[in-house]
Amino acid sequence: MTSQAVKIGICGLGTVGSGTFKVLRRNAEAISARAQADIDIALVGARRDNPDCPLGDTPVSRDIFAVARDPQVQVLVELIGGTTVAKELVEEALANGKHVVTANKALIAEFGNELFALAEQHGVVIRYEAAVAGGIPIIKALREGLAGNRVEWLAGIINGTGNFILSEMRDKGRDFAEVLTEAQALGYAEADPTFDVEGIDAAHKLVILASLAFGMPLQFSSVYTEGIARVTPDDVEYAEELGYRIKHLGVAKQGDEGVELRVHPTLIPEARLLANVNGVKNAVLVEGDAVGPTLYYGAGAGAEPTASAVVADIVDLARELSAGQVCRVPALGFATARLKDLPVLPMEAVVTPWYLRMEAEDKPGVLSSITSIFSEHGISIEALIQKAPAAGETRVPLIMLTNAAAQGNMDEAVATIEALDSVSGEVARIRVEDLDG
Ligand SMILES: NC(=O)C1=CN([C@@H]2O[C@H](COP(=O)(O)OP(=O)(O)OC[C@H]3O[C@@H](n4cnc5c(N)ncnc54)[C@H](O)[C@@H]3O)[C@@H](O)[C@H]2O)C=CC1
Ligand SMILES: N[C@@H](CC=O)C(=O)O
Ligand code: NA
Repeated sequence: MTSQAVKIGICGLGTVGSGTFKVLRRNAEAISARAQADIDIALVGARRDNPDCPLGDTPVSRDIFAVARDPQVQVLVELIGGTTVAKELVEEALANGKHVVTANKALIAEFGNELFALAEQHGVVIRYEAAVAGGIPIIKALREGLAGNRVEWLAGIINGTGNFILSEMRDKGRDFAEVLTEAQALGYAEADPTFDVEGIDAAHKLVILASLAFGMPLQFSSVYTEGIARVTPDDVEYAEELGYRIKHLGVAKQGDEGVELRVHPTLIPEARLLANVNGVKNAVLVEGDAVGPTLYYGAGAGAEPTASAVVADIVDLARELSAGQVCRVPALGFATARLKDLPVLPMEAVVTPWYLRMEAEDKPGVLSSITSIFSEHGISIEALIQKAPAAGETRVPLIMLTNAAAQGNMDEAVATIEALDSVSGEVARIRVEDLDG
């Protein structure tokens, strides 16, 4: 026992809330030794009991706002998710002088600027380590560990559900929908799993990382967002034949013309570390001018990995509260007044190599008409696979890897190719990145 106790209130007793409760209880001794204070769960706000998480004699309210109003609660831990009630809850807690710990990336990405300002106004802080890459301490790494660097770029697999789905499709040939159902049962997916599948969750996380890395206010609406729903088992297989793996990647890069902010499926050479991050694991590669490349790896979702990050924030706050020094570290790592509104590069100007897949007539002259359209646009073909036609079929899949081309240029070339009678349907496109860790 230590002489002081920091009183917290937990709102939400679902996957992360129950994980947080269990980790705080199980590791109480080490946690209080690290925090230099006991962590006293003064109140839990939960609509209903969670049979997997008996609370013993911990006080419970069915009204989560009771936690924000409880005068003894110093830190409110928001684990309900969403951006409506959660926003009201956090605002009320801040207005009542409580510090906030949250795992809610949607809330931080979309409303972080105003919530951080509100927190500053009330002399309290919001901590959100669990909001990006689950248990990986990537927020702390960017905000504190890499504070001496100009961060040039970062790229990461930052959605556990999506990576779990792509890994199971590739390794076991499993069906997309079936793996998604399993990810939901395991507690990895968002309440609305389209956030995972359509890339919105990764976009929430990427914008947070970019702000921490480059010192810019959060700009969620500027992130180019493409999910994994259109990646087919054929793409996974063809990528493999070409020596690549398909991963859902978030990329943020600082360039002279602006910042790239994009999440999309990506072909990565199979020898790269990021290509070998599988299942629910996440990994973020950060390139700093002083440190060079650094890589952060671990579980990106799930009850206790996420609780690990929530508890780390609670410990940080408890240390500061017991030392009487809260607000030491700015919410986005840079003094708020010195955040810069950096321009975001339009996607048409973003340059990457491309993987392309199309269905074309299997007859002389078709391939050369396609390649000449590319060459008219200054795009060269680096690798090509032409599959044999299926029995009775006259069309064959053509798979290509191109050199680096701006998206705008590729859009024009692809539109011309799609207009050819000898090509049916849309040309599937996936960007390629060769990031060196
Ligand atoms: N599950 C995971 O692996 C991770 C989740 N997160 C984030 O953590 C937060 C919580 O996620 P989960 O625990 O997975 O969700 P969950 O759905 O398992 O738990 C949320 C809990 O909050 C309660 N709740 C929701 N709205 C409420 C309201 N208006 N009033 C009272 N209670 C309410 C629900 O009944 C549920 O018990 C979300 O912001 C999520 O994005 C972050 C990292 C990883
Ligand atoms: N749904 C998210 C949960 C963690 O942030 C994911 O799958 O990564
Ligand atoms: Na984290």
